[in-house]
Amino acid sequence: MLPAIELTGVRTRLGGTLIHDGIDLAVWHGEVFGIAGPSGCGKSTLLKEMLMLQRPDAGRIRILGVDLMELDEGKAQALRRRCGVMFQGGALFTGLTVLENVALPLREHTTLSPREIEELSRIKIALADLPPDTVHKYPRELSGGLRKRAALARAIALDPELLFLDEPSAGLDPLAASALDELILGLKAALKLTIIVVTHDLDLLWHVTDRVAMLGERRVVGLGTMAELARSTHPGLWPYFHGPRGRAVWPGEN
Ligand SMILES: Nc1ncnc2c1ncn2[C@@H]1O[C@H](COP(=O)(O)OP(=O)(O)OP(=O)(O)O)[C@@H](O)[C@H]1O
Repeated sequence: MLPAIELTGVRTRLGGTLIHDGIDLAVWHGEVFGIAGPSGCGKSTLLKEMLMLQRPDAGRIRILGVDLMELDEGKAQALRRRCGVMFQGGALFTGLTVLENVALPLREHTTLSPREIEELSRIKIALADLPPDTVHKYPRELSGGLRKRAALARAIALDPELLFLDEPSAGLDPLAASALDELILGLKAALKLTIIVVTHDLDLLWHVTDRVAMLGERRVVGLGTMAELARSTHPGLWPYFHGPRGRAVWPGEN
C-alpha cells in the first residue's frame, strides 16, 4: 500500500538560508505521526509544504498518492478538501459562533441544505467533545481548551482523510493538554484518520504518536517510535530525551 504521505529529498531555502536539505519520510495510513525538533528547524515550513501553502525548492511530496509538484489549482483544491487542518491558535473566525465556524467549510465546499449542514456540524461538535451549550457561543467566550476543540471540530467538518495539527497543545494548561491528547486518540480511532502533528510537547509525543520524525541539521535525524528514538545515541536526539525536561516525561519514570 502507498504511504499516505511521502517526502523524498525535500530541499527548502528561505530568505537565503537552507532550511531543509534532503528530507525523506513516509507516513502510513492510520498512524499518528509526529514532527518534532528544535525551534527554527523547519517543522512548520514542512507542514506548509505538505498543505500546498508553500513549495519546496527541490524534492518530491506525495499526498494520498498525488504528486504535489505536478498539481494544477483544480487538483490542489480537490486534495485540500481531503485534508483537515488545525492551525496553532485555532484560527477560528471571531465574529462567528462555534456552530457557524464549523459549518463554514460545509457551506463553502458542499451543496448540502442549511438543515443538513447544521446537523452535520452538531455531530462534529459532539465528536470534538464540546458541551452542547457552546454551539452558539463566540470563540472569545470559550476557554483555550474549548477553543481548540472547536477548531478541531471545524478541521474534521469535511470528513478529511488526513488531519494536520500544528502545535495543538500550545497555550493549554497540563490538564487541558492531556484532555486534548485523549481527544486526538479518540478521533483517530473513531474516524480512522491519519494524523500529522507538529509539536514540541513531549507528553503528546509519548502518549499520542505512533512514530515521530525528529528534524535537525536540516534533515530527519531520527525516525521511529518515541521509545526507539529515546534509545538512539545520535547527538541530535540525545539532548531531547536526556535533558531534564525530556527525562521527566519518560513513561514509567514519574
Ligand atoms: N518567509 C520566511 N523568510 C525567511 N525565513 C523564514 C521564513 N519563514 C520562516 N523562516 C525561517 O525558517 C526557519 C524555519 O522556520 P519554521 O517556522 O518552519 O521552524 P519551526 O521548526 O516550525 O520553528 P518553531 O518550533 O519555533 O515554530 C526559521 O529559522 C525561520 O526564522
